[in-house]
Amino acid sequence: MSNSESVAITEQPQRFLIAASGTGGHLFPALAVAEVLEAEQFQLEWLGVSNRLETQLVPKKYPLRTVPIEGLQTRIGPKTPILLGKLAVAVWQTRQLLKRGQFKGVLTTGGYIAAPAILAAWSLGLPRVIHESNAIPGKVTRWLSSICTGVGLGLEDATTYLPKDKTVVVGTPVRPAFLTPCELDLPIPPEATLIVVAGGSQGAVSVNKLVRACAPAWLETGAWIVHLTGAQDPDAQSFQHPHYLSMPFYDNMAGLLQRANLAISRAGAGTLSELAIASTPALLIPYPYAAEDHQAFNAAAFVKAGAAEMYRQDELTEEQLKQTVLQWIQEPQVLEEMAVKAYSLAVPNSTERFAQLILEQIEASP
Ligand SMILES: CC(=O)N[C@H]1[C@@H](OP(=O)(O)OP(=O)(O)OC[C@H]2O[C@@H](n3ccc(=O)[nH]c3=O)[C@H](O)[C@@H]2O)O[C@H](CO)[C@@H](O)[C@@H]1O
Repeated sequence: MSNSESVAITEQPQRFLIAASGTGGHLFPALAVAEVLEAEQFQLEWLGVSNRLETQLVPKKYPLRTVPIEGLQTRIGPKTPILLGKLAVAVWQTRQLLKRGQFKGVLTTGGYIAAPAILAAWSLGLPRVIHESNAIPGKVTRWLSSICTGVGLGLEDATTYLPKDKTVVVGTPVRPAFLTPCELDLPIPPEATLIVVAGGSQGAVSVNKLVRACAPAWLETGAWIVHLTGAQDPDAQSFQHPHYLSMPFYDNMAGLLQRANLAISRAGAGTLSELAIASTPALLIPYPYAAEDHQAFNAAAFVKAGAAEMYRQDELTEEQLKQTVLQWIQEPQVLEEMAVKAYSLAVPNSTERFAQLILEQIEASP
């Protein structure tokens, strides 16, 4: 073999497919790991669905391929044949993509996009790694973990539901900005108590309504509020105050949570891992319709550590929310103690640990 031939072979790009779709909770951990894989010289492509959040977050960084897949129902019903047909098409398309691109493997963060990704990689004998960030794994994770070559978990609790020989608890990767001190580009005075309200990547209309009702009493104390309302709240602009900043979505979550004295939040796994690393105490209101109530189980770890209080949405009254927060504003040392406990749950090297798991699977592959 001539020198030029051997150079051509070693310079073949190592391709890798990331299948993550739908919500910030699925996309941001995958984007964090993508940066490490890129630094390892992998050429990345993304598998998603059209009209979901990935179409806004991914194409500026990686080529996005989409497949026509939607939620898989557990109960057999009239829609089942259509859903299975769509799954079959998505598996076939993903398989063609993987074969043509000579990919080294697949990573997914769960949800329904995980099904075609795992099944296609399995059918081709490629390494396939899943990350599950919730305390109770989603349906697809539970169904397909046994045919994955590696399973990374955000929380220890999830091990109960998954094949023990494959699971490794790595924590949930966060965006790199969370790992260094970040400036906040909002005009909040340094001495003011800052309350951040976050309802996950899509916002939480019910929480928004409660918060707006309590906001005047909190603002009266001199506190500031940054309220991330999501894009679906028709009343998002109904409350105005110079110290109340309302936005549908904000990118600099690292700066915001590092500065916040308290977060009022849903209990999505992504946000919880960020609250931990940013050392932010929280009042958690789990999304009541989350599959198998998984947000309440996510929140339980925070409550157990003393980093948060959890309230059920249907039981939490406006008065109770108002008074709980007012009491914390008046006793900042309680929030400071909770902040320390929040950091005790942080896994700062989660991205590296999960990337390592993926690289090991690739190396072990024939
Ligand atoms: C309604 C629902 O079922 N949500 C699920 C969804 O996450 P969902 O995206 O709803 O919630 P997560 O808390 O996991 O993630 C939200 C992400 O969006 C970011 N963000 C949010 C608002 C904003 O203005 N800017 C911003 O960057 C947060 O910092 C975080 O990184 O997947 C998670 C991971 O499987 C689950 O735990 C959640 O239960």
